[in-house]
Amino acid sequence: MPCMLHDPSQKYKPYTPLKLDNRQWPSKLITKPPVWLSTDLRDGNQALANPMTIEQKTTFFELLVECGFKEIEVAYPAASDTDFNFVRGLIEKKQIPDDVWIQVLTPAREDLIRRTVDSVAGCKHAIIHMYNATSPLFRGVVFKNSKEETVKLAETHTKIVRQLTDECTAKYGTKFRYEYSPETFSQTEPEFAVEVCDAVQAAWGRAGPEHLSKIIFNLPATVEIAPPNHFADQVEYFHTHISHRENILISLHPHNDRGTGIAAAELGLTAGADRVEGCLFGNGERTGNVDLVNLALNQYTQGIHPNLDFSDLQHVIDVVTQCNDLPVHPRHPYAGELVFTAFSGSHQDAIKKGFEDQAHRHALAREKGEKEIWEMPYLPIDPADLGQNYEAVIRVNSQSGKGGIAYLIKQHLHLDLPRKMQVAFYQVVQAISDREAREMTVEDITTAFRQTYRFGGGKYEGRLALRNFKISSVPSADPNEAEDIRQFDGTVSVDGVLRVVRGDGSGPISALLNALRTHLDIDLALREYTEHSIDTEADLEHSRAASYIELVPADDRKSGRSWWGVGVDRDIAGSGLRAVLSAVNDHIDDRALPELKLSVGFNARSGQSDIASAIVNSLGLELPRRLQSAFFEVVQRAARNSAGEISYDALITLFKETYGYEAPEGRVALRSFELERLAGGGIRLAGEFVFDGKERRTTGVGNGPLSAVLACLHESIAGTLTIREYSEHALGEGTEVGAASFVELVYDVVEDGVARKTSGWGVVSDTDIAASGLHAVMTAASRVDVVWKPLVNGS
Ligand SMILES: CC(=O)SCCNC(=O)CCNC(=O)[C@H](O)C(C)(C)COP(=O)(O)OP(=O)(O)OC[C@H]1O[C@@H](n2cnc3c(N)ncnc32)[C@H](O)[C@@H]1OP(=O)(O)O
Ligand SMILES: CC(C)C(=O)C(=O)O
Repeated sequence: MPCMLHDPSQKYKPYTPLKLDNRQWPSKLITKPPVWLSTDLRDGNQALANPMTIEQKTTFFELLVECGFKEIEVAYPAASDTDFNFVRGLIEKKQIPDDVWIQVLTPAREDLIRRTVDSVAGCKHAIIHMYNATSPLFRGVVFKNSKEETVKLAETHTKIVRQLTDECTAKYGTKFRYEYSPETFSQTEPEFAVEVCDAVQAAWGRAGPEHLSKIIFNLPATVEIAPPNHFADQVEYFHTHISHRENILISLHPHNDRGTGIAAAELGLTAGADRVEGCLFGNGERTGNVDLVNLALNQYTQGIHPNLDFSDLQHVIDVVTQCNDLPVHPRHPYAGELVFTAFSGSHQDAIKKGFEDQAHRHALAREKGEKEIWEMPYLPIDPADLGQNYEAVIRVNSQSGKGGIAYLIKQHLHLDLPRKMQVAFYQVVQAISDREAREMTVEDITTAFRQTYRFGGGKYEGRLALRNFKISSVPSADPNEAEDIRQFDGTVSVDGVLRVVRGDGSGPISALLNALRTHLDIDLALREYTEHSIDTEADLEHSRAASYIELVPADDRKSGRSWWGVGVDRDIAGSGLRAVLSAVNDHIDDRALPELKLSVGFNARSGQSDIASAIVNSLGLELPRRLQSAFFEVVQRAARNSAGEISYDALITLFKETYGYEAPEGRVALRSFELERLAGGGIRLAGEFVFDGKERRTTGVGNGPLSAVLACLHESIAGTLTIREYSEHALGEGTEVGAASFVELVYDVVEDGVARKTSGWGVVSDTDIAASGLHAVMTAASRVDVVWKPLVNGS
């Protein structure tokens, strides 16, 4: 079996170094783009197992024009009818834009040159490209020509090209330029390449310094046989030795046999070349021509616009791969599907930090009107410039770290996890990734996040979910405590059952933790809390707050075990409270929680809220705290009269009777009303009232509907009615939504010379929010034993 030689020098000889004194190219930089020529439709096409059809070539040609190529080698017209007809089609169907030069290749053979020139007859602009190999190997083996014969071949056929193109111009007006390639230049003695080209220049006889009159000498590394510095030496030698350099465009045509085609082109440009021929994504003979996308984007990342547009690189890839039937390697520079992807932890971490830092840096630069320079660890180009989005940048497998996962969560859920939470969630993802031994998609990660932290509602909702809450600030009972305490009153769904819970603390979070301890035996303490706003630039008004919370066992605050939670809400307190429940959900897992019990009198706090829980579950009413206390007393009295026990049904009935909820009209009722907004501010209410069964139409004015209705009542009721507390909440959902209103009225009256002060609650629900408030006032007024003014009694 053949194998690699122990001593390859027995078989292969090294390239012969060029002795170039005082070479200049090593200290030169590329400062402008070269003239580009795409040879996809010729050198690329001739290297395909199935050369392109005319349709495919046409599609490819249109793509090249779209990308901005002004010189396109479209065919080797003498090779086949397909190539010849393709060129004719472009010309006859006027598919060539006026500023684009098509180029056609021919060997130095008269019959083939004639066919080639015929192919472009009638075209506006064409470059005839003739070649013959000049290296010793080709002279000796392929052509069996001496040096002189080689020069003669090139010279003679250049004259033929000159003559035929002159005739064509005279006949059809086609403007011609001429390109000559000493094929196998990189294997040719440098002085001989110059000698041949000088002879060709003389034979062509009409090169001038104007760009379009220059003769193009194309220097192919037909086979790349040496490192790129050697090629650069060869180019610099040619550049400094060719006659009439000012009349010449030096073009490069690197192939990639050693994998250094790009380097050869770049060094060749620093060595004096003006033009580069190549193919998109490096198609071409053997290992390919130099990749023009790669070269152009290399320049772009140096701040030089290449004059080629790859803003929608995926479209370019799609067209090229469809025409060539060759894939683009996933690691191909700029174009591969994995080149903007980081799997490994340290890369992801650096990219995440890079994006954060850059956002900050760019904001400052914008303010100062400075350049927003791209400086990103591991990413030499902004994927967005090529029409790629950042979603592909970070992908997660078992090699990934917390940084990348946190980046994806930030990109997709807009959550900027605190470092310790990143570590916690990383362990969750690692466990899944290890278990499943596969790459985790963005969806896998966001789903794992939602499930772990019960984030996002719907199917991700945890066993505990916050339905409603109120935070109030009240003075501390401790006279030495200057700070107010915070009271949490809320409705929490616990395993689907609504529970009214309440707690006190130094802030909303500790008040909720206190409530959970009291009502649900969940004894946790806060260890870490952070928050940030989530605002989309387009919608600053609707920014939301995200809070992150770490909870630990209250009796072991240094515990190694902790639970993280996240909450998002329009309201910052709300986001913190949701974050608490998120962490608590993780903590309780599937542990049983104390059930709702109606143990009236057992514990003042739990008794009140358990009763309130019964009301919210049965009637949907979320009683304000003072009403909870008031009803609790009512229930206690009733329980005393029935051996300390009261059934659930009896409790609901008791509530309805006590507050006239869903009951017929009481002593004071409002049959109908109209509200009118007054020009000078305020509201006028005109209503049909019923007072102890007697109808009466009254009008009253107030700041709002409630004060207006009180003004109406004061027309007929002696003494003063004042509203001590009013609250309301939505009831029901969707189109069925209504309102529940709770009113506590205080009634002061002097009756038979004796002052009396009573208070009463009214609770009403209605589909109309104004009506529910007004009827709640009526219900409350019916419960304070009002005294009518004489007018009413007498009427
Ligand atoms: C490095 C490059 O990519 S060069 C471009 C290569 N592309 C192609 O070859 C694709 C198109 N080629 C073809 O279709 C055919 O080769 C044709 C139509 C051009 C010629 O076909 P044929 O006449 O059958 O010749 P063939 O393909 O065998 O070519 C070999 C002959 O051309 C000669 N020849 C090769 N290159 C050249 C040249 N640049 N100038 C003059 N003669 C040449 C060879 O010396 C040989 O001559 P010989 O028959 O006298 O020994
Ligand atoms: C015809 C020449 C330019 C060529 O394709 C090569 O040398 O690779």
